[in-house]
Amino acid sequence: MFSYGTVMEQQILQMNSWLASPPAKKLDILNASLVLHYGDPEVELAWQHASKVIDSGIHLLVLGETGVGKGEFVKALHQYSSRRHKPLVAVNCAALPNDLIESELFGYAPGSFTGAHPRGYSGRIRLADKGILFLDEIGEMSMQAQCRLLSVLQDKTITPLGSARSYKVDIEVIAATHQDLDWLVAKGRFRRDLYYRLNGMAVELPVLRNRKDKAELIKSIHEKYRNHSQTISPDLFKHLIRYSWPGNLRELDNFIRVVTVMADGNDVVDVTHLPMQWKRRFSKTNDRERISTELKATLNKTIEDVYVANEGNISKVARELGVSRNTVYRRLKAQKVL
Ligand SMILES: Nc1ncnc2c1ncn2[C@@H]1O[C@H](COP(=O)(O)OP(=O)(O)OP(=O)(O)O)[C@@H](O)[C@H]1O
Repeated sequence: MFSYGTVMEQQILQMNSWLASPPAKKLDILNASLVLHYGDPEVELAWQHASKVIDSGIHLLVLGETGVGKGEFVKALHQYSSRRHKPLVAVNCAALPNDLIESELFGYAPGSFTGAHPRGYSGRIRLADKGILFLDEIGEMSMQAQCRLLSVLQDKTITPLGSARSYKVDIEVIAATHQDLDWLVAKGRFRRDLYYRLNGMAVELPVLRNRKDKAELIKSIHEKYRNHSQTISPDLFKHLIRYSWPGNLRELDNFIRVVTVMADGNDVVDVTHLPMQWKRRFSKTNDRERISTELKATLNKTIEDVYVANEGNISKVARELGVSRNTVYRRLKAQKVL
């Protein structure tokens, strides 16, 4: 059983602390994209596209796995936009229970339901008036709330629950999700009309393991947490570059914060400072890499042997091994057999 006041207060506290925390690096309005990346081409492209449409009234959709930095990206966009002196109001649709999301977003009149605040509540959309409304985890929004949101976006007016009054609102909307909205639409779990309206333009942020600026990100996050000129040992650095970071930047940030505390007072953080769980994770990555290298070497050797046995007939090799001719050709070429 939810207590409306408690959940709402928690949400607002969370939102305030999220908004108060500075973006990843000090923001220079002209070079806002520099807070987000250190030369990664995919983030740069996403920034170029998003910063072009931010003041145009076109709704922006920010896609990407959890923890890739969608929230930080939106903060930087807000700072870059003409609305930077007006509020950026974030709503995490996944964190709000379905029965509260409508009152939280659209507000309510005094006494409109049991447990409501006696003075009513203006709702996050009106709090975002003249500014930017950031709808995080939009894929989690209930169908009913989606329906009301669509009408707000179309009419630019809002009617709080239980109220006969409507209010005009002027908001830019940025939505974000780690889910596949096309799939949700196909399954009937997300309204097609709302999807098209929110998806004026979509940008996608890459997962950390594919980022070209991983080394610079590691260094800059470490600089944020270290309290003297501490460095990261080359051995540990190698593990950090190789690890797949399924939790993306959030996981990397947490990891560096923990390991910096563990190595407090040392000039160099190295693998000896790692908590046990991290030693295990890094050693699993090493095992996987070793097995994958061994498998590739065995496959190459087998293809070469069968190629010789079949007197250079690639089609026969492919048939015998059950792989495509292309694979045989590519592997032989890579080994300079061809
Ligand atoms: N550009 C960046 N440089 C350094 N750290 C970053 C950057 N972007 C994000 N982070 C770190 O990653 C954490 C998660 O970022 P953020 O909340 O923006 O991700 P998200 O993609 O919105 O996650 P979710 O999908 O779970 O909401 C941040 O709190 C911050 O510590």
